[in-house]
Amino acid sequence: MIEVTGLRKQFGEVVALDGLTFTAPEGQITGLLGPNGAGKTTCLRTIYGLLKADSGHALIDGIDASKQPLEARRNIGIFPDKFGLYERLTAREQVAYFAALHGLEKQAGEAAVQQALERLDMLAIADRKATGFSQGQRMKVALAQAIVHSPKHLILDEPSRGLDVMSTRILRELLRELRGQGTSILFSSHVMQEVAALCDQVVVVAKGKVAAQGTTEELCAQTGETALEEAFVKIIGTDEGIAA
Ligand SMILES: Nc1ncnc2c1ncn2[C@@H]1O[C@H](COP(=O)(O)OP(=O)(O)OP(=O)(O)O)[C@@H](O)[C@H]1O
Repeated sequence: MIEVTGLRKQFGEVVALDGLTFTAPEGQITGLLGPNGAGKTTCLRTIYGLLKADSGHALIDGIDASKQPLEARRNIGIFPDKFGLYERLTAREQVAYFAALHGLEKQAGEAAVQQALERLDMLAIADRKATGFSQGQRMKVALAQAIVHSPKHLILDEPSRGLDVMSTRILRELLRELRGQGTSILFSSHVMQEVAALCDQVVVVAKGKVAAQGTTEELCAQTGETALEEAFVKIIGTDEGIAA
């Protein structure tokens, strides 16, 4: 389980997180939905220990990544907001590098890499160097890196950006399959359809706080709307920065 309690983070005058509190349970997909600048990336970066909160804490199975980063990261897969690839390495080599970082030995590592590449339908590009890869192909490499060690928790910052329809479907199937295996999945998105189609729980974030929380149906019932998009607009009071 991922537990976020009273997280606060300020950058100069900007309050990015203002007492954010929620949990992302095992075997569920939790979506962080919020307009631009709501604090989603700051929250995810704090959970995996890239940022230190001013107060409050984020725990992964009880472990605070800001205090015990190695222990916490062993059990999480991360698809970050910004990632870099080694242009001279093939997709397979990039994923193998992450397998090795997570301590997977040679044969087990090779098998895990092959499985991740197959799951994401990447065999056609597996042995090509990253130079010249499209944005979507780059995203897939980063996704494969996030799942290669079969983490118990998966944190994804806008995972479908840049993916075409087929790749988005592959991503959705992958997330559902991992949920079925008990993985706790937390992802941020602006995309209503994606959140409505995938999430067991939606955490609506605005100005660094939880503005509402529940299933899509609960959020619609709370606001008297029939669609998540309308419910979202009612909750945060604007339609700025969202995508249908
Ligand atoms: N390193 C930083 N320095 C200064 N301000 C920052 C920094 N990182 C984030 N912020 C500010 O904190 C607020 C929250 O940003 P964050 O990136 O977490 O939002 P977000 O919900 O992920 O937005 P988006 O959907 O646009 O990616 C914004 O006002 C942003 O400008």
